[in-house]
Amino acid sequence: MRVSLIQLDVDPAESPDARRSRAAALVRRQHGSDLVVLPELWLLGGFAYDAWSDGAEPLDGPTAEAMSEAAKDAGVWLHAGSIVERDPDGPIYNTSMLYSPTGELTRSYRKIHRFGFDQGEAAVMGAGTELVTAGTEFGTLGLATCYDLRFPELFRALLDAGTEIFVVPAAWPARRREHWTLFARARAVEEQAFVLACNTAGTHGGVEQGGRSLVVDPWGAVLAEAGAGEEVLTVEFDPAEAARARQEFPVLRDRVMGIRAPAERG
Ligand SMILES: NC(=O)CCC(=O)C(=O)O
Repeated sequence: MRVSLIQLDVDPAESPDARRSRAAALVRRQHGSDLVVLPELWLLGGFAYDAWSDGAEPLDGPTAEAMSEAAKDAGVWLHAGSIVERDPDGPIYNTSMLYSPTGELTRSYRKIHRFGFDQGEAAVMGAGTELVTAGTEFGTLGLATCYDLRFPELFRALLDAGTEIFVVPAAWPARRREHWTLFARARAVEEQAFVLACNTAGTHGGVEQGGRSLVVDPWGAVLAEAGAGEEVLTVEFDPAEAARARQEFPVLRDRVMGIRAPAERG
């Protein structure tokens, strides 16, 4: 399986329309890959809260349309990162979208854990409530977004739903870059799964982004890692390695369910 992570530079000097066209052109250039991944909120910026309300779009808006066309033209599965989704009956959401090689929107995932500790995303966006996996010819993909990486219980639930390859778009800041790499590797080792973690480059909303997108195998080995700037990271791996790792080192069989705190002594 050949995957390409597009670590896009999100620069406020570039208009969203220009960035949308540039991202679509970059996706088209990945013809020959099986799966292409874009980062979180690459159109408006993961920390550009002020732009979100006006720039929000529905799941059949201009970004969705451009991504569907690009996936079809390139003939690839496309995880198009996330957009600020406008739900006509509700709040805005941080929603990622997965397109098939025929350009069909097969899955969308509303980010469950919102970042900001009651501010920023956590204050202005609604929280997703549903786990999302997608069956492909390469195995089952499990979708998570950025801050979700800090919550192992989400990844365990996605594992239980069949995930072999986690796809994690992000807008992860440079100042916590060590956490990014650590969590991507930890989730891969814990769940004995591949992790495809695609970050942004550049500075948006005044927050310098960490780049360093990475692909990790089920043993925790980093197969490829980007630098800090815009870059397309392409790597090939055998997705059957997740099943092999689970068989060879069957730690998941030793899970003990329902562990509880001891009852209080009277
Ligand atoms: N966009 C995000 O979810 C940022 C997460 C982050 O900065 C962190 O977890 O640290």
